Amino acid sequence: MPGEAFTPQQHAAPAATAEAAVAQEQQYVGVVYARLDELRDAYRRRLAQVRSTGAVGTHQNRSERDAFAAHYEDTVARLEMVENRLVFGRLDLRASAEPRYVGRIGMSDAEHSQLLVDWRAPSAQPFYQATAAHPGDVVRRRHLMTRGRTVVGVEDELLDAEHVDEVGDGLTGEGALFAAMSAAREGRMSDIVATIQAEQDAVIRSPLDGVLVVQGGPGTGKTAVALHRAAYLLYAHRERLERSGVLLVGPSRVFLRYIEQVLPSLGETDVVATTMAELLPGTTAQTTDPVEVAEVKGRAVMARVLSRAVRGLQRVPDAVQELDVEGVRLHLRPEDVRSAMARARRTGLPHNQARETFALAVLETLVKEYTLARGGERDEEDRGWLYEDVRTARDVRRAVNLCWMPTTPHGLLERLYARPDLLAAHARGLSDADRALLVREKGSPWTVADVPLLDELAELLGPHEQAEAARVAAESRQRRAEEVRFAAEAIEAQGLGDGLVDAETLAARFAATGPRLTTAERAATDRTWTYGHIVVDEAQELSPMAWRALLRRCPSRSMTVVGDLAQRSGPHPARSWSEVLGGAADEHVREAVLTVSYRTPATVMDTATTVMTRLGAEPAYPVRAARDLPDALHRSPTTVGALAETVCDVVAGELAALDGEVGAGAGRLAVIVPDEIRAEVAAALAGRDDLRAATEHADGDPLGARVAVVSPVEAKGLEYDVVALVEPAAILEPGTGDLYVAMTRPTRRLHVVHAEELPPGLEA
Ligand SMILES: Nc1ncnc2c1ncn2[C@@H]1O[C@H](COP(=O)(O)OP(=O)(O)OP(=O)(O)O)[C@@H](O)[C@H]1O
Repeated sequence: MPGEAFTPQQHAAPAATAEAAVAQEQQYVGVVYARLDELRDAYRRRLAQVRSTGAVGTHQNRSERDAFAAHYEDTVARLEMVENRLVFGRLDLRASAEPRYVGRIGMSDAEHSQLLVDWRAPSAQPFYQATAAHPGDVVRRRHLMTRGRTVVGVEDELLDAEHVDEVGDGLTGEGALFAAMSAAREGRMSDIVATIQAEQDAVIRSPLDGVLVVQGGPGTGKTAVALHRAAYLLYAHRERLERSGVLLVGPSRVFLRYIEQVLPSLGETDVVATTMAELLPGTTAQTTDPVEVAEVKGRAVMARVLSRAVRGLQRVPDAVQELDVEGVRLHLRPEDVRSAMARARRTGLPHNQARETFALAVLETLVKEYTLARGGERDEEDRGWLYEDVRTARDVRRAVNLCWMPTTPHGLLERLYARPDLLAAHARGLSDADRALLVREKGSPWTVADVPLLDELAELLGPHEQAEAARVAAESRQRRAEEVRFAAEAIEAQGLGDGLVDAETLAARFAATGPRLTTAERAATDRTWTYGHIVVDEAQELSPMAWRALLRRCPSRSMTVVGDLAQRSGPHPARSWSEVLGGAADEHVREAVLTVSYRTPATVMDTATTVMTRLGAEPAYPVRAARDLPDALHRSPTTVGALAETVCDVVAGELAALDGEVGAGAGRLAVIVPDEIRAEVAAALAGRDDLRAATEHADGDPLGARVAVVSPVEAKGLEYDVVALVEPAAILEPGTGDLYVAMTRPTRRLHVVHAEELPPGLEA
């Protein structure tokens, strides 16, 4: 049975009244769906019409056609995606005879009367926020439960005692919430739009500006809230964010797959989702470093190391250099190099770009000497030849390169790792032992912890082929200006000046030739793209260097950062966000805390908290579980020799139990296992005839199979109906965070299988 109530004044209603209410709501819901169908048809027709004009006409005509086609395609797609639970709430208001219906999107009928309020609109807020103590204008809040287009139930909360007798429905505000919490997991996260709780709503609607850090224990809805906040911000600040884009950073590709349906179900598809491993376009980190190596690479001091290494590419020779130009001996003096260097640095440009200024200044000096040696210049043409002689001379090119070496981020970082002497020269902030951890051969694959370092270097170095980049940029600026002009004319001509689309947005469509590119797609391929908002999930896994890479992408500092310090992997539990993200994290930060776990039964949640406390890692934000379930925690002791077999038996038993609880073949189970025995456990599961079907692909696809075999790190952010936790003492070895994560993944049951002694607090 559910635990504490969230909302006041729940009323049981006679069945007949409830039936009447369902019938009444069915009628309204039918009208809303009919309108949805009408809108879909209308937009499909418009799309067909635009497409039927064919690929004829001027470039401008074609661009306009493509832009309208794109706009209609988006709208059709959006309307398709909101089918499920389109209408889920109703507010009865003191000041109005008409109820207000709340749903996934806003909708009006053909006469422009509002049928449905978008859940993100200010007028929908009371649906999430009103309480009996602070009812505002709300008399009654009704949750509508639907299956497909059919209303299967309603539940009411009365926020005004006067209306008690009028309301015949006896459903509780918790009903929809607990139904969502108890539903069998399907391997993908769903939205929570119908049951967002007040403390979550306050975070979702928090203002756009500044860095909002949202913390809370496992299962408090941090991920759900972060995603709904992204959808809310896109709604409330569409003009600003649609153009600049929203970036969502998650801990892994699997995690991004796990959450990928949430934003589309809220009608938002234009968010760039990435991981730190893929943040830098063109580089994919294929592996991770050992924890102690990643820790050194992530330290803030690495920024200084890299900046010194770049500075080290700018070298003043000790003595005068003699250079041969067409048989003439020229002299490059240290003081000339120094002054050219000062000039180049004054530009403030990145290294590769400032090199042009440096080279020009050196050439100026050398050309003067060369001209004198060649008896002076007679005319402009002469001067040109003399200059070209010097510029193209092999000695001169070599000398300029030696003094100001152009390079790529990858080339420089590879050199630093492969040459301990070079690293030692620049890494004064690191100890000998730290530096030894960084050494590795050239050609080694890039790791996740390398990505922020490469990104930092890309910033310090700038593009290598500077001239080419400048040309492309100038061309694209010019093209863009033309496109915006076309778009403005198109809007005028098509009478679209009703705020549906503006010239910049339309021009963004024009900009895409070939396959059309959305803001998100363009942003994802451009390292220097700056986003209007960044959402970071599982942020406790970031490092100060990773944080710098993210800040660089968001100069407006509009960010939502969600995480739980107690769930951090590795041997160094963090006590504050500035420890994880570096001192810069203190800037513009405001914090919010979520306190209720909607995932894990109280018995399991409380045990996890006890274990952490007994291990000296008491979570800073204790969590109250929303409900408990009977028999939520089991222990199966065994021997080392029989461990894998016991795991198989436990899995078989739990699957049979799940069949009974949520339906044959439904629900998900994870075997969370330490790396050392993973292969053995996976092989044992695969070898059991009775488990074969359920465990196919178990080891490799944590979302696809009914049974998944995962490490605690892989399980981060995910959830399962049942978790078989194998050998917790071994999971504890790298640090407490992974055990805390592993214990808090189940929505129904935690079944511990162990041969070793259990960690304190987990014993029976
Ligand atoms: N208001 C809500 N209504 C229904 N379900 C909810 C609500 N809030 C959270 N949940 C559910 O609770 C579960 C946990 O949510 P979520 O993954 O967002 O938590 P989290 O804080 O990110 O957890 P963790 O830190 O362990 O990764 C999800 O299944 C989510 O759908």
